[in-house]
Amino acid sequence: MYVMNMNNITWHHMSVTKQNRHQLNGHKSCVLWFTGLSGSGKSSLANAVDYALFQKKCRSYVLDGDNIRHGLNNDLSFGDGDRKENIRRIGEVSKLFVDSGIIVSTAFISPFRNDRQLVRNMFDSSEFIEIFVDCPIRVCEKRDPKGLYKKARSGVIPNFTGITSPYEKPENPEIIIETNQLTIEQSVQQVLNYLKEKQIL
Ligand SMILES: Nc1ncnc2c1ncn2[C@@H]1O[C@H](COP(=O)(O)OS(=O)(=O)O)[C@@H](OP(=O)(O)O)[C@H]1O
Ligand SMILES: Nc1ncnc2c1ncn2[C@@H]1O[C@H](COP(=O)(O)OP(=O)(O)O)[C@@H](O)[C@H]1O
Repeated sequence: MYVMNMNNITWHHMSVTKQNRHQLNGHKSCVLWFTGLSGSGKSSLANAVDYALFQKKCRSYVLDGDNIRHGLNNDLSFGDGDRKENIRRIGEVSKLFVDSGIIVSTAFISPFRNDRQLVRNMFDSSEFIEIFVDCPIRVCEKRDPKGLYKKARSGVIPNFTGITSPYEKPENPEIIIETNQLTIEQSVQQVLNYLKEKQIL
């Protein structure tokens, strides 16, 4: 079946559906959208959740801010407009992953509520799982795993989230993980419990 839009671009409907892929994989697909300050634990958690899913023989993958900015998004800066475009592109890429039957974990600061909402709107309601990686900035700054807070405080890095650029906390995330209170293992379990409860696994 073809659907033509006003730009003469045609959407091709494929024979293998997302549901077919879910059946083959034995689980549903979704996006686990980790959002939080630099150093809050997004990458560590996305990686640990992905590892746990892999051990369970699930089809999963991680899209990580630092890594994606080396390739696909290496033309983007940390100004507000480029952050918006960064998140829009990752939303679209995540949609492809979800369509392909994969559980995709994304680890981007994604500081703006509107941009996260824009991505949420790309998905069915059960497919977008916003995970607020909640950690006080003083703890993130103390962790400073890449030495970026130190550079930001000394003025070497402009527009640094939480210091010279805003972070808008999620108002209604599906999951909140307080990484200052939990171990990585406990945090992973919290995500897996949610996926089981919602019958994604
Ligand atoms: N100015 C500024 N502000 C915030 N972060 C900065 C900045 N410059 C470089 N970095 C490094 O880039 C990583 C964040 O990239 P993201 O793509 O996740 O950012 S965003 O979602 O577009 O806001 C971020 O990774 P994480 O520390 O893993 O969050 C930093 O390592
Ligand atoms: N419960 C936790 N969850 C995630 N990270 C934690 C936790 N407790 C301590 N950490 C540590 O905090 C740091 C977070 O760094 P990282 O995962 O790179 O954060 P981000 O991707 O948000 O910048 C790591 O050194 C990690 O070991």
